[in-house]
Amino acid sequence: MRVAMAQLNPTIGDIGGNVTKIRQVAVKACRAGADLVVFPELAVTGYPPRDLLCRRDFLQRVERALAEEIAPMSREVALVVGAPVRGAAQGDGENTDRDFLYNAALLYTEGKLAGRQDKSLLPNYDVFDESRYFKPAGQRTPVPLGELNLGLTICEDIWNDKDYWNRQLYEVDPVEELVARGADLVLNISASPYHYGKIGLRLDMLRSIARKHHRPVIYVNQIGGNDELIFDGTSLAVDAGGEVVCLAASFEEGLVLLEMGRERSGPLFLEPVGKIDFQVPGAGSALPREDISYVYRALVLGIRDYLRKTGFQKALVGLSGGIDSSVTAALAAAALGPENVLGVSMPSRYSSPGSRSDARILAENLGIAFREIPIEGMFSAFLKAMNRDGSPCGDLAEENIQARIRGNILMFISNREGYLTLTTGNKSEMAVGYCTLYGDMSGGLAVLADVPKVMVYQLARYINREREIIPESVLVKPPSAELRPNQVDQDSLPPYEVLDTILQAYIEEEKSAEEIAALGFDPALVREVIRRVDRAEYKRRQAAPGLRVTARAFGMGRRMPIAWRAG
Ligand SMILES: Nc1ncnc2c1ncn2[C@@H]1O[C@H](COP(=O)(O)OP(=O)(O)OC[C@H]2O[C@@H]([n+]3cccc(C(=O)O)c3)[C@H](O)[C@@H]2O)[C@@H](O)[C@H]1O
Ligand SMILES: Nc1ncnc2c1ncn2[C@@H]1O[C@H](COP(=O)(O)OP(=O)(O)OP(=O)(O)O)[C@@H](O)[C@H]1O
Ligand SMILES: NC(=O)CC[C@H](N)C(=O)O
Repeated sequence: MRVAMAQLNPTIGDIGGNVTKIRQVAVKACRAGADLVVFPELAVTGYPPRDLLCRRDFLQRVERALAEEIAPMSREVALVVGAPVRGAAQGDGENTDRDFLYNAALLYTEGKLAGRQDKSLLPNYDVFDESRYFKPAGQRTPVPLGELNLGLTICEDIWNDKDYWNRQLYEVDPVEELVARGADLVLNISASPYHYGKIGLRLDMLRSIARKHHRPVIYVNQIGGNDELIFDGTSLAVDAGGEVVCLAASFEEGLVLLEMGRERSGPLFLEPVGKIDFQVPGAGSALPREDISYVYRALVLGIRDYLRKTGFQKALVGLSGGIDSSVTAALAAAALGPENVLGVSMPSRYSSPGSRSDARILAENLGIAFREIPIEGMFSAFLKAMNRDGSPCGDLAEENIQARIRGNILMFISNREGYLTLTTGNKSEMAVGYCTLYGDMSGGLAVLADVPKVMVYQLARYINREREIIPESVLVKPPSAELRPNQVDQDSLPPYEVLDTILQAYIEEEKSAEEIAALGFDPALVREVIRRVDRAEYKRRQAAPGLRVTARAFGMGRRMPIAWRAG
């Protein structure tokens, strides 16, 4: 049997567009001799559709698409598609109760629905919210296709192997049950979002599951950016011995073909076929080395898809001559093409000549449009108007007004000319609130909001890997907000290497102050950093959505109260 793994980038809610994509890929796979085409989790709606799933009209449109478009397509080739399904649980007969919703893998053959497996394990932690919408599967049964019994699983269903994790989050292990009931292979349809380190983890886990159950695993993952989440794809097939047979590219759509079968009554074998959009590692070859280039590609895809899926073509960035705005602009140029990016320099009395020229050189190196709009006149007018005797007092309110004037200018250009404003704050700053509300936080997409400052430098070096795009002076000068004379970030913050380690321990690893101090940090410093993180929740709640690239991002993966105190 020839299987095609269709790594698609659906647009959430665009049922018509997604079904068209499914059709195009099915036709292409069919021409390449496929007998079965497998699509990702909820491929018909895109993942995560969130509260669209609460709308009856939306679910009706899904039902129509399945009955009128997907089912007829299966006259040419068998399909496994992910879709939300209303009604009774699988095997419970008539669809009487329309209030129950399942996250299903549906097998269509010969023009009709031939099998269904609902998702058993509904992730409800971190960014996931599935118990809000779905009921878990009541049963797990392999679905026959020709001579094979398919063990259909949906994303989280394969993430509960007690031997791999040394613990079980849920009582059921769907893979174990399906294999015990005669599944010849495990087929997993996924919408598994990327974070740094996830690809290696996933590969390792899938190989271990294949070895444990002596069954091949075919894993088909969504790609694309959907709001904060970036899906990498990296679909793959592993044979029963745990060897990776084929691996789709990360962060790109793709169609991977493989041959599956049995010689006499021997074990099921998998073999890569032909050459359509796929990579085949040599037998036993190393897993892909997940370095900073993956974060770079994730962010490029995240920016590109956010704009494309929200109807924008071009973006603008305030260029200070600092590292954050330089990296943001470089990512935007890679995502949208330099012709679709505008850099705006807005010098004030505190901007150093070096920063001004660095901003201009960066724009030239990237080939993006560049404008300089000095803010001195507006700043002076503000200071005069807001102080009784007309002379400034140099407090924080006056400092911040510079950031706010810049935010207004960027939003003015956005309104008038149709650019999306990209904000530049990194995760370290967003963590401790080192950013100005309605100032540098003004904008539509926070590109670096989940990138710690130390990783921003790694990205900058990666961007400069072939030639100097970000001027070297930007990489070596001490970070500064340039809101008062001789200001540097380290006046208000510990060195970023220290800050980032404390933040990772507190936010990603959820360690206590005592546990973090025990790693060798000054307990008073740790308490102060934690206090600032907790206190800055109000700012983050008003921030633009940020692209997620770590295991724990702010936003929907970390829902903290604002008005609270540790007691
Ligand atoms: N719990 C709460 N819920 C809702 N609102 C709350 C609040 N607590 C304070 N506020 C409000 O927030 C205001 C304070 O926040 P905000 O106005 O933003 O100002 P604030 O946090 O006081 O100052 C901004 C800080 O960020 C630094 N900065 C600014 C710009 C760029 C960079 C950079 O390097 O990238 C750094 C700057 O040097 C300064 O240290 C208060 O005046 C109050 O109105
Ligand atoms: N002179 C400026 N011209 C244009 N934009 C500016 C200027 N100063 C600040 N900004 C915008 O405000 C953001 C926050 O700037 P700031 O320099 O205060 O902090 P930062 O975190 O050190 O960022 P960067 O590394 O980009 O300088 C910048 O990234 C930039 O988008
Ligand atoms: N859609 C899902 O079920 C995703 C959950 C899964 N553990 C993942 O992140 O890959």
